[in-house]
Amino acid sequence: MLRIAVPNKGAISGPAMAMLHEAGYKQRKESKELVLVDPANEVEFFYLRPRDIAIYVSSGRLDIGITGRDLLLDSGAEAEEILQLGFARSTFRYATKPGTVAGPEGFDGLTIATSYEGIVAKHLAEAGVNASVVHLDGAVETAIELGVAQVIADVVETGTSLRNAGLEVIGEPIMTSEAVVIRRTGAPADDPKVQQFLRRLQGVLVARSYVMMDYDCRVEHLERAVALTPGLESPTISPLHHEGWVAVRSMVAAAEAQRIMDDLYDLGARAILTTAIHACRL
Ligand SMILES: Nc1ncnc2c1ncn2[C@@H]1O[C@H](COP(=O)(O)OP(=O)(O)OP(=O)(O)O)[C@@H](O)[C@H]1O
Ligand SMILES: O=P(O)(O)OC[C@H]1O[C@H](OP(=O)(O)OP(=O)(O)O)[C@H](O)[C@@H]1O
Ligand SMILES: [Mg+2]
Repeated sequence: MLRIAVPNKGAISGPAMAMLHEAGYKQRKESKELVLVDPANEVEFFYLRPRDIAIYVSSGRLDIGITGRDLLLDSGAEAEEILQLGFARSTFRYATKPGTVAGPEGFDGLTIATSYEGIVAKHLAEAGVNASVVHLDGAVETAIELGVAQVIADVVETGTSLRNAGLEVIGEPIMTSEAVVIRRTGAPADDPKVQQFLRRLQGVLVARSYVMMDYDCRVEHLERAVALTPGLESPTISPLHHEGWVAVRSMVAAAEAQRIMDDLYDLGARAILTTAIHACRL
């Protein structure tokens, strides 16, 4: 059985379970379930705190886990990213009250509040800055108002939390993060069970970001039409009963589908259809 760690709460938990469900795995029905066996797929899911997942995976007790890149780095655990999942995207940044300090070069002697001590301590050491770090569990934005720190370092997505606290970002982003699949550093890369799991998740990623496009076009327009819809390998071309016409079938990035349909129409293509892809193996 493949043993997989899944976040039991927080920003990654819901989307991770949705993705696993879409990939055909059983998922827990209620939040008190901490372990769930999916015998048909030969996997066992462990619902753990997102911050602890890299530690379990690095210990070798669990084969793989889903967590945030920032949490992985912060833990310092011997685990590595093997697949990027494209959700829970954020940046990790310093912020302060306007006019306090312009960036890390001015941090000497200041106190920085964060839930990510590992990332911040490493960044300050690399920048050669002598600041103290105070660890808080969350709602870090309030630390400045309450006088616990002059600067915070936290996850920023829309920036709403910072704005609401009257803070502004300073300096360059310390890192960018998203949900990732991790395994123990140096674990065998060719484990067939892990490979199969990754192929399933990759299938979900592709199904979410591509559509299938079908259209009819005149043979003399085919080369120009295919240049617009080259597909992943190459489009399927089928003859139509009506002479001089062909049917074309190709995968297209969902975000570009409408523009491509307009261009195909202008080229003379007709009966242009897109359909969702429910699952795939590339
Ligand atoms: N608003 C957000 N947008 C995108 N990603 C986020 C956001 N908040 C947290 N994350 C990501 O979620 C992970 C943090 O997990 P965590 O469990 O702390 O989430 P959380 O939403 O802060 O939950 P909680 O506050 O209940 O602990 C990190 O990888 C972080 O980058
Ligand atoms: O830029 P934004 O879109 O506002 O998102 C970023 C906020 O989201 C998270 O907070 P969360 O709600 O998880 O609370 P926490 O600080 O207690 O973890 C994070 O810690 C930031 O505070
Ligand atoms: Mg949080």
